[in-house]
Amino acid sequence: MFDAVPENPYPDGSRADEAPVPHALLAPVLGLLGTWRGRGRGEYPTLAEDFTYAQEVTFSHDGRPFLRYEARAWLLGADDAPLRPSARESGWWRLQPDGRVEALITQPTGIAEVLVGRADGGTVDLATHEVARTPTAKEVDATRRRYTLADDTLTYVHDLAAVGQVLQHHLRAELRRDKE
Ligand code: HEM
Repeated sequence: MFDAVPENPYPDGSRADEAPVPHALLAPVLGLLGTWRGRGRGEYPTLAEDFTYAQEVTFSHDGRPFLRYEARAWLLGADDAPLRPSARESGWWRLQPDGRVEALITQPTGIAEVLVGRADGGTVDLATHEVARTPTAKEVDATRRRYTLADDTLTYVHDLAAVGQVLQHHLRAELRRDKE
């Protein structure tokens, strides 16, 4: 007989002032907790045109010293109307006692990134440590992601080294925290 288990007693939290109590090592990234939405622009030398996108990003935690990270983007047309789903990724940001961050991020395009960097004073700067690719994934060699939190706006720039190109600008976006 199947012995049913009640609902998970350890749900994620996405607010610093609610349960679960955030782990002390999350201090440099507490401002990121929650769901963020906004618009960005992207480009790459191999692409015929620049593009505009909207994105929703969520950071949450379960009381341990790592963030759960999830991001979904969709392309926008000239009139701001949604065109199609675009990049999505999810992963874990592991906070270390000295402010170092180790991140693991996977994408449905067959890319798994391990990044290392630092979090302090409202900024997080992550750069590729290793990239693993499924056999059919595009050739992605490295990324660098810099997040800045100021005046309730989360801004990030994302550089990409892929398909034979050196590390250079791919994305920039500004996100605002979801009000509820
Ligand atoms: C907000 C997140 C992102 C958005 C909106 C975005 C958008 C795009 C778009 C619109 C293209 C053109 C091809 C297409 O129409 O799908 C593209 C190409 C590409 N993107 Fe991104 N991207 C994002 C994040 C990423 C990330 C995280 C990576 C790698 C880790 C990445 C790597 C690439 C690569 C390798 C190409 C193909 C370039 C080529 O083959 O010429 N992108 N991206």
